[in-house]
Amino acid sequence: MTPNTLYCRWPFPYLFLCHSNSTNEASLNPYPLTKFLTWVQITIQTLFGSSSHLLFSTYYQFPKHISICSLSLGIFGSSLSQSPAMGETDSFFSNKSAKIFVAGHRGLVGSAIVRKLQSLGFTNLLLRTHADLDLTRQSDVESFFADEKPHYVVLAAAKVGGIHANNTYPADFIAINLQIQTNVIDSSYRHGVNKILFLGSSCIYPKFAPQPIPENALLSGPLEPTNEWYAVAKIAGIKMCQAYRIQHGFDAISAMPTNLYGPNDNFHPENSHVLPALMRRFHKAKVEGAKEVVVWGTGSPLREFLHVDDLADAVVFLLGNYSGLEHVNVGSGKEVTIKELAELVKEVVGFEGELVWDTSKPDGTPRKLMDSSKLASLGWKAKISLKDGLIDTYKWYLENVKQ
Ligand SMILES: NC(=O)C1=CN([C@@H]2O[C@H](COP(=O)(O)OP(=O)(O)OC[C@H]3O[C@@H](n4cnc5c(N)ncnc54)[C@H](OP(=O)(O)O)[C@@H]3O)[C@@H](O)[C@H]2O)C=CC1
Ligand SMILES: C[C@H]1O[C@H](OP(=O)(O)OP(=O)(O)OC[C@H]2O[C@@H](n3cnc4c(=O)[nH]c(N)nc43)[C@H](O)[C@@H]2O)[C@@H](O)[C@@H](O)C1=O
Repeated sequence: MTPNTLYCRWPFPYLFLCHSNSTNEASLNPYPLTKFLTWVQITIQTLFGSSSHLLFSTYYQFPKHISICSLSLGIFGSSLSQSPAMGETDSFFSNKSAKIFVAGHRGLVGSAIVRKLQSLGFTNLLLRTHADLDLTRQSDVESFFADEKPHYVVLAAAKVGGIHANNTYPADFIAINLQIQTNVIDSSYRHGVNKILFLGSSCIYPKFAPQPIPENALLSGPLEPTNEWYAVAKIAGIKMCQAYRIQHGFDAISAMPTNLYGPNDNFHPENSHVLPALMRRFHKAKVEGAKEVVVWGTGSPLREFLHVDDLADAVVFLLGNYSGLEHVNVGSGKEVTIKELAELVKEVVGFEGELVWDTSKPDGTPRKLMDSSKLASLGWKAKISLKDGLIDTYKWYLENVKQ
């Protein structure tokens, strides 16, 4: 008998169903069964709300031609809706010496997660720079996990960039991201990690997805062409987490953040995202006394922005409070046009000249507001307003980056 890990965490009533089959080899393949279980999971969440979970394990080849599957259904309420700040009763929050590998700890997201974990008293963070450990190198990643055996992993290392970078380097965006996530997720499973959180992005959704975009809009239509290579890699990451949970019972979860900004962002003039790009350009124009600043596109696209400290709070919340199959949207729920964003950044930086629109540059997806009600129903919501977040980020920029 080869038992896969039985995942069972909360002391709630479970419904056990058993299925046995003694006919042929095809019946030993758990795939049709796991497709069915995925369908059951989605149906359960639709019927009972997003905090309902299907927990299951498969036992097969027992004895030679018999497959037995047990599945357990737990419907949770209050334990999942409690914020870590309120209770901290969960095992993740109670073991402050757990070894947590934050991959990409010097980036925008990774550095915010490190700050959050340290502020909560976690003392055993495992951190490696890109130079120390190149996560695209499979054997190096394997050795690292074999030696270090982390308890938790947050995967915030990735090839990341704005609309121009995504459009210009499609091979890098698909290949590097597939390599990093495949190596890290697989090694995490093989070396006994308790739980991994994979970070995707709102660009996984179809270009013309319903707004606000619910989690189940995934794979329901064609992607936005400027970032489809990156999006395909991120979708593969979500599916890899789901597959490892289904086949191996591995506690792999995925969070899908909206457009982020904050300290340690990438302020590159071309390859960055819109918010840091504009902050840098307005600052430079102010210092140099320029009369105009060029902004890309038409200004009409809508984007939802989230401060990275809010995202880090949500990531840690999910580590302690969520173990479902489906990915979870993480957004602020507030959207602005690029024109409104540009006016706001201009005001915060204190630039007094004009905006000039370069319509030869792509707009990208017209609207990308995520439906974050699933996360809200678990008990989390964003706290930092865009204006406050911009003031905080500009302060950081002046202290750390200014030319
Ligand atoms: N920024 C955003 O608006 C959004 C980001 N996300 C997601 O959040 C995650 C983090 O993004 P973000 O913090 O913005 O990105 P950053 O570019 O700021 O940071 C990425 C980090 O990954 C590291 N890294 C890249 N390649 C490798 C490698 N081969 N081996 C080891 N480390 C590597 C980088 O190290 P180094 O700098 O040394 O190369 C860096 O520390 C990504 O998965 C991204 O998709 C999701 C939605 C929006
Ligand atoms: C998070 C998300 O980020 C990327 O998608 P995006 O939301 O389109 O990202 P963006 O921040 O680069 O642009 C947003 C909007 O802003 C406009 N815009 C104006 N002026 C500048 C400018 O100066 N720089 C940039 N980058 N954009 C500008 C730009 O034309 C566009 O209309 C994905 O590729 C992918 O990485 C992803 O997942």
